[in-house]
Amino acid sequence: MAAAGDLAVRTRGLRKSYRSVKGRSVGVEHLDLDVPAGGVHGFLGPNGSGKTTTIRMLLGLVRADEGTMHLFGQEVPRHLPQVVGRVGAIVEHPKFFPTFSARRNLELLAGAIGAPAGRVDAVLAEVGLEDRAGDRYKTYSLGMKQRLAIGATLLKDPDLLIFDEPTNGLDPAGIREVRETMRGLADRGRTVLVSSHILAEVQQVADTVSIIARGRLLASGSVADLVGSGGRSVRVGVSDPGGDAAREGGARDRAARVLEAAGHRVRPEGNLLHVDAVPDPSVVTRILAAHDLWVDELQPAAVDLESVFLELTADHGPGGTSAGPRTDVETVVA
Ligand SMILES: Nc1ncnc2c1ncn2[C@@H]1O[C@H](COP(=O)(O)OP(=O)(O)OP(=O)(O)O)[C@@H](O)[C@H]1O
Repeated sequence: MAAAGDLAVRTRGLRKSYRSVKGRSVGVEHLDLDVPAGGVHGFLGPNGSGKTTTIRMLLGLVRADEGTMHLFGQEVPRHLPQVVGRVGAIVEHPKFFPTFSARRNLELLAGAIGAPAGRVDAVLAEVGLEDRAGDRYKTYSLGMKQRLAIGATLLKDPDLLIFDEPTNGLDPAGIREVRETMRGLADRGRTVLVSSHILAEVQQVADTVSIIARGRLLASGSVADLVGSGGRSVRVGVSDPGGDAAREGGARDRAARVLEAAGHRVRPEGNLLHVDAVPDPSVVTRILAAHDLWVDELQPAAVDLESVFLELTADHGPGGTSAGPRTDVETVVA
């Protein structure tokens, strides 16, 4: 287990509940989070799982009910003033002047927060906006606007960046721009903590992840180790022996029911079925053949974080109602 000082973020027993009409609702429940210094750490979970609440507690915007939090070994919120200069964050949409250029917006912001004016050009370069820095903000694409928002967090040259769902509302090109920007920040030695409810998207950029549901940690570790723990997956196409094209969808749905009844976890992917944690692909073909369903396509599928998440929450219903940490995968943050 890493010491608090080796980690950018460490929480222990973090708990926050909110008053609701039904009494109290859980925001975060005894959360132990370890974010190694350096690299991109994905903080993943479905909507309402407690990601924003956790981030707001780390930044001193919401008070925790219980537990401890450290940023670079400094206990927060008690020592937040000592460490806040090392942290940049986007928690809400930042406001920029629409008719001012990106450079002018950053210059104004640098002045307002006491960052050196000389940082502006370095920041524009770091988020890849140097060629468009003179253009008005309102002419920017959503991806560029979000890169400028990331740039604003870099003015004080922080070591840790915290981004809450930074790709929300972006098109695929914008998502890629933000992903590449985050990767670049980490490759230059910063720590990026990024929350998302889209596991597959963060899988492409994260070095390590923590997966939560209903405020509880389900798994944490390197992406490679977590997806490696999930067994093999396959994609199968099925047809009816009669070859009636109009019934193909029916054949797929029937195959899904048959495989689920045999204890497999299955989800549709286009015309195919994604079958998780298969010991041997022939198992799938045998089960289907025994029910007069013919496999006409069988592809190996990479196990992804979504499969891992579904496996972790499989016994607990959507959102993992009562899921606790799984010790066999919760291994890896060194
Ligand atoms: N200010 C609040 N008052 C009452 N309940 C809240 C408040 N903020 C969050 N919650 C509740 O706490 C739980 C966790 O919410 P939170 O926003 O932290 O989750 P999230 O993982 O960030 O979700 P999303 O991806 O939708 O933002 C949810 O059940 C939510 O309804």
